[in-house]
Amino acid sequence: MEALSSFLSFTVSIKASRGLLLFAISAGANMLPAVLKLCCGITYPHLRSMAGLQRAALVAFGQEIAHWQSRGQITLPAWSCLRWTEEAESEQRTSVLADEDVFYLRQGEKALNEALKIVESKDGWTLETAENGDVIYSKVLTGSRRVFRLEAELDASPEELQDILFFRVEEMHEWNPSIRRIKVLKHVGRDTMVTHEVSAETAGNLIGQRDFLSVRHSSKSGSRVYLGGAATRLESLPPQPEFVRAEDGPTCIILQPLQDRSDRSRFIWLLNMDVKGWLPQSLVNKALPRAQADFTKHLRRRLAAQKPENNRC
Ligand SMILES: CC(C)CCC[C@@H](C)[C@H]1CC[C@H]2[C@@H]3CC=C4C[C@@H](O)CC[C@]4(C)[C@H]3CC[C@]12C
Repeated sequence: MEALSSFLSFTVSIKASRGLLLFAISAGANMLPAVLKLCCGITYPHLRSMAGLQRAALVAFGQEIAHWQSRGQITLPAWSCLRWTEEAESEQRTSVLADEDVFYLRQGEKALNEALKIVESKDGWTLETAENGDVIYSKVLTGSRRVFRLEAELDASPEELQDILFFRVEEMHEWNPSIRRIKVLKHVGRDTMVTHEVSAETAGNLIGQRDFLSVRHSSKSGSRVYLGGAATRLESLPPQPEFVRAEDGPTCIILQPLQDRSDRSRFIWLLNMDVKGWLPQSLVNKALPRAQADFTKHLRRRLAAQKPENNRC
């Protein structure tokens, strides 16, 4: 009953808004800003508490305005409902997704944000190793987990690296002998996926083979590319009897073009891994920065092999 009455009241407000809008259009452009402001005022507070049908209706309504706008039938004022339109668009982006997809999308975004907070924190880092310009720092998080931050310069643009590390993640075993195989089990749009990773028997020799089930998410902000990830679950792939399932993340990679050379990148990688199993912490803390340095070495080889000047016959 309550739901019905709230829906009815919403419908009335939508109808009222639409009435006002139609009126505004016929009344001429000069009244439009005030009327639109009024519409947004009526509907915006509802947006946050709305669910299901109501949201869908509002999104449709928002799109209608956006269409009128794009066809030049109305011009929105500078203070604009644009923010509102953007919100409606992102609503629509998620409203066409299944609940499960939204879950992984949110989990991926959350992993990236949490990892960025860790990697960008200023205090508590100690230097582990520094070899030909590549530096690894480590830090103990609350609890007792030690995380590792590798900083290096790579001979590729952020977009090229995103392509190799994210979009072509399934090819990683071809250039990285620490990885046996990576399979994308699920895509959510272009920028989020669920992956199953199996490390090679030889990877981090001291630790042994592991498998990981992770949500991976990529985003771009200005000229920077971010990759984030964290351990997740997928009903169709519970822990396998033949592997110890380790947990990767929250983890991230930041790819930033160098100021003077945008075809080269600064590569910052937070390795935050619970390798599971019964192993002395001291051994794990040696193997992880080693694995990071190895990964970077193989990535460099992969990049060098791709360069046209190195492929001349
Ligand atoms: C020490 C032992 C247990 C593990 C050694 C292998 C480690 C280093 C491997 C196993 C799985 C690998 C990850 C698999 C997938 C991705 C997603 C990609 O977008 C960035 C690299 C990243 C995040 C890899 C980093 C290296 C990785 C964590």
